[in-house]
Amino acid sequence: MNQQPAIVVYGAGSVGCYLGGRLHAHIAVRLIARPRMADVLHEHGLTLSDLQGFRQYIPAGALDVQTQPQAARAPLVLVTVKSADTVQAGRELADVLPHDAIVISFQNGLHNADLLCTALPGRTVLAGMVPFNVLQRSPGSFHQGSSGDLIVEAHPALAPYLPAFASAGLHLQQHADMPAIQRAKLLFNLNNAINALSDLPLRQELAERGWRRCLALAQREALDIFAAAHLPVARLTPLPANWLPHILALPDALFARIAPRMLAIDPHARSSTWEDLQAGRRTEVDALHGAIVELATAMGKRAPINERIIELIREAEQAPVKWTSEILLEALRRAQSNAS
Ligand SMILES: NC(=O)C1=CN([C@@H]2O[C@H](COP(=O)(O)OP(=O)(O)OC[C@H]3O[C@@H](n4cnc5c(N)ncnc54)[C@H](OP(=O)(O)O)[C@@H]3O)[C@@H](O)[C@H]2O)C=CC1
Ligand SMILES: CC(C)(CO)C(=O)C(=O)O
Repeated sequence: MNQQPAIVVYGAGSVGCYLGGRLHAHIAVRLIARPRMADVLHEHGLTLSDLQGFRQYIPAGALDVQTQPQAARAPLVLVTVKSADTVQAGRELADVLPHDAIVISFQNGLHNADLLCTALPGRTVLAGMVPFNVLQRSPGSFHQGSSGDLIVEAHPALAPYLPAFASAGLHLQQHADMPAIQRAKLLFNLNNAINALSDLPLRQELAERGWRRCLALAQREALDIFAAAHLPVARLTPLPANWLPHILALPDALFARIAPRMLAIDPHARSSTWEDLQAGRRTEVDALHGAIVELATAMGKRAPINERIIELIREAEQAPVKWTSEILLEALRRAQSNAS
């Protein structure tokens, strides 16, 4: 008989299994999974690893995995579904969560915490940010392929959970301005689609200037739109966010010297958008590039580079494609000049 969970992870996929697995030895955690993932975890257990050599195996019998939303009743819920599933997850949680529950959205994009907040009136919903990559390498085996601390909206109700996160090696930084953090993370997530279109591991893709120039175009456009809307972007790197497009466009050797942290990625790591395309799932392109296009439209402007990337991902969702950086760069520049 499983004990009542202190933390529920809602949406056991790459991020959910990794966070839940790391917390498992330190606090009672329950994973809410789709039946397909529940079967994988029951068959293989959960294996976790990271870039620094951490490795842990949790046998299936030690895991608390459930598939019914009713099992999600807990004082703290970490939501780790993809953006397209947020509204449904919120509706399911609304029926089961106590009114004093805390919910953290550990999702990419700008609006998931707001969507959960609307679906969960009265509960404390906090925006969170996962800076690192997690890839399912084989069934039930999740690898953290880059580094960084989790960030969450500062709130006193988090205090009882901080020791468990710290002992699990998941440092939870609290921040007062999460929208600025989410915008900064979005700049990195603009690479998700480019990585998927390249069909290359992240490190190999980012080591090549042609792909970085594609990312620089998308980031420059996003930064201009944020600036026009007077929306600040937090600094997640040693250099300010505004410098990123310039640094990305540097020749390979200089880039590797100036921004080594951007290449400190597991050689097999891929973006979550690449994982979605491989699995034949709908991607989060609307929540990522779509957020820039939406903001531009609200100001009577265009974001042609990000619009074009959305179209290309839509095509890739229908049939796999493999671009070269030269052709993608040309397509993005053409979109930009057609719009001006
Ligand atoms: N992977 C990464 O490296 C990173 C991802 N992120 C962000 O974290 C979030 C999660 O990403 P990721 O872990 O990669 O996504 P995954 O698709 O790997 O995991 C999400 C899981 O949630 C399941 N799910 C969806 N809806 C429900 C539901 N109502 N009840 C129970 N389970 C549900 C999905 O099942 P099914 O697919 O069968 O519907 C899937 O297994 C995204 O916003 C992503 O952008 C942030 C940083 C890094
Ligand atoms: C960590 C990063 C930026 C790249 O893996 C990511 O958030 C994702 O893949 O969704």
